Amino acid sequence: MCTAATYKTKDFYFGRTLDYEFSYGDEVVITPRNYPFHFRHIDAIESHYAMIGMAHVVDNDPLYYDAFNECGLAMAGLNFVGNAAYYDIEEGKDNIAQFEFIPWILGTCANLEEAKTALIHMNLTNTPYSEQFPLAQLHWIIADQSGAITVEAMEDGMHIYENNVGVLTNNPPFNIQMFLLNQYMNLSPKQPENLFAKDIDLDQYSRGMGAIGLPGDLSSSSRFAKVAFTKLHSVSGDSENESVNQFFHILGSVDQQRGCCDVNGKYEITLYTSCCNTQKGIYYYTTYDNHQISAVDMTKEDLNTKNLICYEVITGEHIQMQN
Ligand SMILES: C[C@H](CCC(=O)NCCS(=O)(=O)O)[C@H]1CC[C@H]2[C@@H]3[C@H](O)C[C@@H]4C[C@H](O)CC[C@]4(C)[C@H]3C[C@H](O)[C@]12C
Repeated sequence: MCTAATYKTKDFYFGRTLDYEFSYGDEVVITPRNYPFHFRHIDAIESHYAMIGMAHVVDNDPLYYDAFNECGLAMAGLNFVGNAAYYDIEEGKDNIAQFEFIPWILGTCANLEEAKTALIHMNLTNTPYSEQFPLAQLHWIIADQSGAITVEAMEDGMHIYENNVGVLTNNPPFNIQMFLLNQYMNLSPKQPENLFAKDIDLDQYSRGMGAIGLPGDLSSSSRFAKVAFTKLHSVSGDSENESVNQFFHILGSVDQQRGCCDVNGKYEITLYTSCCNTQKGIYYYTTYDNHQISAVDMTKEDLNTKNLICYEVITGEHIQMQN
């Protein structure tokens, strides 16, 4: 399972948890402006917006899981197994293979409005990257400081939803996730009133009782409600450290611990959590075994070059001993 969220303080933040039972070999990858993007069905793009994100690099191709560009547009792909469907090549459209979707949008669009326009002419094709890396069944969140959308390519066509909660998890489809939020409209961070029966003396015996009923299991619809509640009630200062700290707490509300989600004898865990300051160009992350926040700042690199700039993910717990 995976969860993505947006968060606004002084700057606009975007990030995700990547939950899985194994890692493909992830790296923080900066694609500079003049790296030539070769596409399967459209002409190569020699010059484009620079981007940074988490990717698996194969034959010098950055296969992004989540990323944002130098203009502040961000995008992440999350599993949508059993619902995702991609299409045959269609004449007269921009035919983009599923694994090219993030680089194409982030390379060519400066903001969410431009991304929405690009999607009108796009056809997401069922072209696999290779035999070793077949089609990934995903759906996507695309966001900037003006808002967010969810993109779901399904058997019955491409669905583009306004995503006003700024959250995405996995199945079921986004419109159903939003419908299910109706069930939680009575939840609150404030203490509840006794509406149950006025003649019975009920006690507010604990803090936090206003949100009793908020799910805590790891299913996708439960994480959707949990992280939406957490994000929508989040309060933090707007400095960089306070915002980044709060963002990791928001996604921490749906963290997956080893042992709690059994996938045929393996365990799905939160392999990494990212937090992007999309305006400052900084990609922050933690990993399952490294709670210390690490970061790569895209603006510190020469973005006018041609070669990918890759940073190995820092693993291993770094404990600050005090005596
Ligand atoms: C497994 C990842 C999604 C994690 C997730 O959503 N877990 C939830 C599991 S579930 O719903 O509860 O079953 C996805 C996200 C991005 C994906 C990768 C990116 O799409 C980039 C390439 C695309 C290639 O087609 C396949 C390899 C790949 C490198 C993908 C491997 C894998 O499918 C990734 C890493």
